[in-house]
Amino acid sequence: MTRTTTAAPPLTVSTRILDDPGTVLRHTLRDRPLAFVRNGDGIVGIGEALRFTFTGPDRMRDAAAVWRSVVEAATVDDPVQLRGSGLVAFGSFAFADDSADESVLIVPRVVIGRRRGKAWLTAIDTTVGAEPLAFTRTSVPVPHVGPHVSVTLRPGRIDEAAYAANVAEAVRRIVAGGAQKVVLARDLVGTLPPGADRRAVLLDLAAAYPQCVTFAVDGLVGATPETLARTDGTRLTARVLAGSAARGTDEVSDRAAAEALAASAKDVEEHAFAIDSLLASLRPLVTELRADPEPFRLQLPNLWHLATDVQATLPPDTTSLDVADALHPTAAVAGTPTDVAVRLVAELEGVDRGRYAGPVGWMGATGDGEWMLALRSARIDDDGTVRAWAGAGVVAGSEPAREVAETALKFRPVTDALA
Ligand SMILES: C=C(O[C@@H]1C=C(C(=O)O)C=C[C@H]1O)C(=O)O
Repeated sequence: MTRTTTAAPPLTVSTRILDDPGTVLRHTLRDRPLAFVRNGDGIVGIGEALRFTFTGPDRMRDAAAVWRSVVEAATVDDPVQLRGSGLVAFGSFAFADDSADESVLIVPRVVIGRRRGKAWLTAIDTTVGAEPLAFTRTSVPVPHVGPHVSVTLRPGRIDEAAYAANVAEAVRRIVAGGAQKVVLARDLVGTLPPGADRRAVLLDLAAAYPQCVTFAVDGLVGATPETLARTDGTRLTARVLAGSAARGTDEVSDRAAAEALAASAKDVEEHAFAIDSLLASLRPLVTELRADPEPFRLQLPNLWHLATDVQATLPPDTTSLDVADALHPTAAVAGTPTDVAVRLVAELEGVDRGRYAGPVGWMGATGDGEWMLALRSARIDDDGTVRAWAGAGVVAGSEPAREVAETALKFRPVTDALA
């Protein structure tokens, strides 16, 4: 049974060591996958024990409060004690405060996880007075996954011409004063063939982008490189990305592309807005805040990005979702200043982004977890409708045609997986 109430029923949670389950992504459900996997390590969910939905400006705060009550009411038997073992929830939150799309927190019935060569299974029981699992070790058969899924994607509500016009208008507004940076996105749409196994899409994403997080939460799937907030006890890490360039076609042009990116005043400015906004949002919350002094060049299969890693110490009892709430939306996905940029995004795009560019991730009973930005992603509805989004930061020096090309590269994880 799936619940949509905000009352927390008592859960009985048991984690046990699992014999090698193979690729964990194979174990989630073909029609309703739940996944958070990087480099083969991570967790997938099977079924839903609890589902909570949220809307509005307090969606993350409300989810964090609900989670605290779920944890308080749960009995957890977790001798495995690895990141992601024990009680976990997957979550995906809308980009905008006024989004019509629901944000979700889902507690699976079963979790299969893998970390550093160890695997586990967690069973989550909603029956009152349930007993923890009586065994200490288990095994599961590796499920068969359907064939590669191919979808023709066509322009959505914002085609290339409309996007170029939006970028040109954003540049005019920026030059006129007000906003300094605005991140504008466009969409592609298509239809999944009937009977398609959504896990095949996830396997393709994970194979092509192993260093990214391949995620699936309530229909939103993707392979994202950007960590909004990862917590481990009181230790917080984040990775800010802003400033992008196409990979070269050979070693020499590739190195030149990376160097040109690092030397590009426009990209360095775009990056500075993103890291400055993150540090400003973090400062009141944390101590021992440290960031790389200069951005480094992050190499992805489709792009170079300027990247900055950030570390800080959190006060006790601050959950990963509390941090995501404090940070979202960063200037990497909205712009600077935040309020002006968010209004401009809504005005110029004129379409609800849904959960694209919002926090997506997981959280455990201690509040530890990892929230990524849902980029390089598509929403696949139950009826098979696919809507992918990709965006790019616009500053005074942006050129519309280049931003169209950059968004095409950012669509690649999804367009290649669905080719
Ligand atoms: C908005 C997206 O990406 C963001 C924008 C970037 C940029 O403008 O250079 C880089 C990384 C992300 O923070 C996206 O992938 O849709």
